Amino acid sequence: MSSVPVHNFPVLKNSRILKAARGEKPDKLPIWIMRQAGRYLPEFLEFRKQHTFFEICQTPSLACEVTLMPLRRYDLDASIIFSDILVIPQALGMTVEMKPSVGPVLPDPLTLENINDLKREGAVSRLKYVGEAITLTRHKLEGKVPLIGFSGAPWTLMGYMIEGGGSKTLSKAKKWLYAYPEVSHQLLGLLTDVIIDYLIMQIEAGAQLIQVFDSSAEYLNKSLYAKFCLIYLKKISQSIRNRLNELNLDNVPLILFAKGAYFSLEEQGELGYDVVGIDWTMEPKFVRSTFKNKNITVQGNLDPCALYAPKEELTKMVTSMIEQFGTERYIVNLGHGIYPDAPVDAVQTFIDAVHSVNL
Ligand SMILES: Cc1c2[nH]c(c1CCC(=O)O)Cc1[nH]c(c(CCC(=O)O)c1C)Cc1[nH]c(c(CCC(=O)O)c1C)Cc1[nH]c(c(C)c1CCC(=O)O)C2
Repeated sequence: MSSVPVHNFPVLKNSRILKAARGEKPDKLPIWIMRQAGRYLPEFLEFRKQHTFFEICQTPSLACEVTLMPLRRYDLDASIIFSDILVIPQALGMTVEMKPSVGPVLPDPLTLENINDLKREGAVSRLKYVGEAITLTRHKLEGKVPLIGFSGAPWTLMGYMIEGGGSKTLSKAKKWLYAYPEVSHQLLGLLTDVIIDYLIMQIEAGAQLIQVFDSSAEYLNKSLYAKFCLIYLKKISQSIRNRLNELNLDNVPLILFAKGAYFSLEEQGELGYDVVGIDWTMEPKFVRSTFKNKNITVQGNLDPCALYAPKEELTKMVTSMIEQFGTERYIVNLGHGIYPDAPVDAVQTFIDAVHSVNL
């Protein structure tokens, strides 16, 4: 293993999210927004006219520029590196296209016949551009806010790889879990190992928090989630802690967002993640009582559609959400990614409502 690089990054000026993740008291509640560097921003849409999606992801200066866009507009408390969860299947040798108004398409999905063609060897070095974008962005942020790195979770990546894109049911990928459990475990194990190396690379490059997106958790149930997801999610957090320790690197807060996995909420608090992301369907009080005495910070969970409400209504909903969650160990966010037609002014209203709460 190569030695850890020394970066001399600018001093961090806003550590609200790091404090909340560690269970310390910040001066204000931290807020960031899932998919904050996305298609609801007019400047992003303008940028996209000149560059393809993966060109932006793969060119550190472009990825850095887009990462900074929401920070120039809003008083957010974190940035998240511009990339996509599907860069992993790409690095494993699969073709991934981003089709306008369709989303991601993998024209040659994974089958029992081609699974051994996945190129595990060198996969993480083919993702070096993400590390370079992270390092550049840490410098360009000038310490304004922390930078979050991320990955898709094994099951969510498996879903896209087998379905060949988004799916309403994930029935092809779920078929594997029931019909070919051994091959499924082999695939999930491979993805887990790549994810661990990839996230360590991001942390070495300068990521200050990590979020694991299990966006397709909602298609499973308690027993499938226990058998095919929880063990791998736990391995990811444990291996990251162990590797950081070996490398003499500071611990980095880990966030798990398992969308729709209400059936395993309690278990999510036992996987070694500091923060559990809560989707918009969950009751704050239920979440808090489930995690009672567990030292878990919660993140969420405003319905992304609440941003369409009139300003006063939105402010009331945000205030009420904060009252219900309480202000301790809390990071404010939406309960899933922001939609492309979200009004840009509503995002400002959301942030103002959060920052106006006295702690
Ligand atoms: C499931 C998933 C994907 N990608 C991601 C997830 C997990 C989060 C979630 O559950 O929403 C994660 C992601 N994708 C993107 C980011 C960037 C950072 C950020 O601002 O949050 C992040 C964190 C950029 C993106 N990823 C994508 C875009 C839009 C593509 C374009 O510009 O044409 C952006 C800005 C494309 C993408 N990528 C993916 C889908 C389903 C789509 C199409 C739908 C959409 O556009 O939101 C896969």
